[in-house]
Amino acid sequence: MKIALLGYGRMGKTIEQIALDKGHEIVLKVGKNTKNYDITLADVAIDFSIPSMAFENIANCLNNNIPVVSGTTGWLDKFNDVTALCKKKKGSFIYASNFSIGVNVFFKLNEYLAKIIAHLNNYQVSIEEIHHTKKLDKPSGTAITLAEDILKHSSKDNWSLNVTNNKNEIPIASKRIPDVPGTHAIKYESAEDTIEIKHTAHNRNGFALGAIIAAEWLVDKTGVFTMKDVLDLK
Ligand SMILES: NC(=O)C1=CN([C@@H]2O[C@H](COP(=O)(O)OP(=O)(O)OC[C@H]3O[C@@H](n4cnc5c(N)ncnc54)[C@H](O)[C@@H]3O)[C@@H](O)[C@H]2O)C=CC1
Ligand SMILES: O=C(O)C1=N[C@H](C(=O)O)C[C@H](O)C1
Repeated sequence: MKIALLGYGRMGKTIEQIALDKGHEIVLKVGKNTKNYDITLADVAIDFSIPSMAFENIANCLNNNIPVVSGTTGWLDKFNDVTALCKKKKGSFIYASNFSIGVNVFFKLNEYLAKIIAHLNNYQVSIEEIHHTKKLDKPSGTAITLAEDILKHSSKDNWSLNVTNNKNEIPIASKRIPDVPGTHAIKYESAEDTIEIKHTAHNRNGFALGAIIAAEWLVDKTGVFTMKDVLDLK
């Protein structure tokens, strides 16, 4: 496949390495100083850029009928606009807050645990995410997905960043520590015990490999998809 990389930072570079190893070609590397590029050179685009540019990058692909995979977090206020544009253009789009296969298994585990705990009222749930200090958004997109999946099965009505006195909210603690690729933990605490599940990324290869697998899957599809569709984890 001919791949356009929209964003050539930590993730863009990791994706390039794995894509080349898998026999793909990188035809475009778009960074903040790239002007007037021709996205139609690519079979598929992979966007790991910055929250403020993700919508523009994705819309450019859809307007030019190029399938697009986006892993950029922190832009989801525009998700419905992307969905509408994708439908209008009969395009192909996939977004995941986390493309790693391990995290997608962890998402299933989180939902399963939330379903079980929903019937018990003595546990207090909380989420913790830890990332490197260069991360622009908080909480992480993955922590938001985890919270939203818990909310589907809970009597709580929202999540909140950091400590909350509101018992109807799931608190998410965001920690920033140099060089941490991404750690997420969900804790259920009662007076008697604690149940905790945790995913720790050792490096960025899992995110990058998942995004390439998603791109390979997406090229001959039409519609808006998630990583659950790719991995058949529904
Ligand atoms: N969904 C997932 O599995 C994962 C998502 N991410 C997300 O991916 C994004 C990128 O992460 P990193 O690579 O670590 O960040 P980074 O800061 O290393 O790279 C972002 C790159 O985007 C470039 N950029 C700025 N304006 C641009 C524009 N208009 N078009 C294209 N590129 C532009 C920057 O120059 C920079 O090189 C973040 O939002 C992060 O949260 C990161 C890892 C996994
Ligand atoms: O910025 C990162 O690095 C990561 N961002 C994603 C997120 O916000 O969830 C995924 C991963 O944890 C790494």
